[in-house]
Amino acid sequence: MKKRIALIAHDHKKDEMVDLASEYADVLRQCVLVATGTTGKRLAQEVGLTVERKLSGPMGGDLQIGAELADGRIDCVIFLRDPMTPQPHEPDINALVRACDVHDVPCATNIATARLLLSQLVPHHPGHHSHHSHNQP
Ligand SMILES: O=C(CO)COP(=O)(O)O
Repeated sequence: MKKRIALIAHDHKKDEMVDLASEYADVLRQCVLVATGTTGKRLAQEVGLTVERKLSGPMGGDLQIGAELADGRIDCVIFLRDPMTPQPHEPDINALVRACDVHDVPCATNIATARLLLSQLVPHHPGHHSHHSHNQP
C-alpha cells in the first residue's frame, strides 16, 4: 500500500519545502500526499504534485492532519516549522508534533531530517545509492 505523507511548511519555510519536494519528487510521486492549504497549493502549482489539501494551518489544517494521524492514516510527517516567528496557532502546531510522538510516527521538523526520512521512504529510488553498485567496474 502507498505511504501517506503529510507536508507542512510555515511561510518562511515554504521556498525550502518547494525545493525539497522538487528534489524528492520521484519519491513523493510514489506516495499519497496530504498538506495544509497554502503549502499544498504551492506543491501542486510549482512542483506538479497531486496533493490532498486540508485547511490552512491557522484555520485548523494542522489539527485535521493530527486527527488523521491519530486514526493511523499518516505514515510520515515533514513539518518545516519557522522557529523564529511566533504563530497564532502554536497550540495546534504542538498538538500535531505531540500526536506524532504519541503514535510513534516519524516527524521531520528540519531539512536535514527530512532528507534522511525521504531517502528511506521508498526503497530503490534513483537518488538512493545501491550498496551493490560501489564495486562495479
Ligand atoms: O501554518 C501552517 C502549519 O502550522 C501551514 O499552513 P499553510 O500551508 O496553509 O500555510
